[in-house]
Amino acid sequence: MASSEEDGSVEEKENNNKKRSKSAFVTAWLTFYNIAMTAGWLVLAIAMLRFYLQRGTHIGLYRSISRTLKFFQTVALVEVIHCAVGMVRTSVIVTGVQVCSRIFMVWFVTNSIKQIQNEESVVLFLVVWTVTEITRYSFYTFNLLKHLPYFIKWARYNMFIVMYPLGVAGELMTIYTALPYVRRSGMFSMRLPNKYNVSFDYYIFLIIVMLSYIPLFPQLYFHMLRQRRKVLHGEVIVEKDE
Ligand SMILES: CCCCCCCCCCCCC/C=C/C(=O)SCCNC(=O)CCNC(=O)[C@H](O)C(C)(C)COP(=O)(O)OP(=O)(O)OC[C@H]1O[C@@H](n2cnc3c(N)ncnc32)[C@H](O)[C@@H]1OP(=O)(O)O
Repeated sequence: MASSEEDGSVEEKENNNKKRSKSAFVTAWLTFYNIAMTAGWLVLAIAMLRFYLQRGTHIGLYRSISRTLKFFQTVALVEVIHCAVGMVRTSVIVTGVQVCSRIFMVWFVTNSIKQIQNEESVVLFLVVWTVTEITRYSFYTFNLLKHLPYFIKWARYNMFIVMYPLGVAGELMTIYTALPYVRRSGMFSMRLPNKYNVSFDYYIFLIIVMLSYIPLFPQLYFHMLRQRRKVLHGEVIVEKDE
């Protein structure tokens, strides 16, 4: 009996040790990840600023930063994994929609349709994403290091009120501008008859994507408003299981 009790406590200790080392590993990984992402988006901010100061125009700006943007925005897919494996307490669905819509904007809209790359709307969402991500990743970093300056916390949970609608406006205007080019070129589309017997119209798909912002964006926005109430005003919020 005594030995099984002892075994139990040894097992418990081992489990606790495992939990502790796992959380130390998770904290180390997240700290590294957030520092790297803050640096990445800072590099983008500096590159955009330098481009504009040197050339005095936004024409060519997207092309000049596209590689760095594609790299750091694509890496953000890791955040969906963070949620899925329980490394962070965030919904996989909310993060998935946020990250996938950004990756879609970068790869399948802005990068694929060269004619729209110099639109002002592209600059709008690029600037908004950059400011948002520098704030968000530095918030996570300082939070993990337990030295969070209040102004970063304040910025994280206030700036989105304006930045989210601005970013979405930039994205929607960009997709809208792309529509005529997509229709004319028939890009990413498959017409019947073909050997797979499948038809796909990218033009219609883009319209569906634009319409999907109507139900999806308010959910992301209200999620952030709930986070804001929780973090800035200490409200206890009971989240539904997702
Ligand atoms: C195939 C095509 C599909 C297309 C579909 C189209 C539809 C799309 C519709 C909507 C499109 C939106 C497009 C987006 C545009 C923009 O981004 S515009 C710019 C403005 N944007 C923002 O302000 C972004 C706001 N959103 C976010 O911050 C996040 O992405 C979020 C997932 C929506 C919310 O973040 P969340 O993590 O839930 O909240 P937090 O309060 O920040 O964190 C919760 C807890 O999780 C911890 N945590 C999360 N990530 C990390 C991390 N990387 N490192 C460490 N910790 C992390 C965080 O600390 C919190 O933990 P606790 O303190 O323990 O609660």
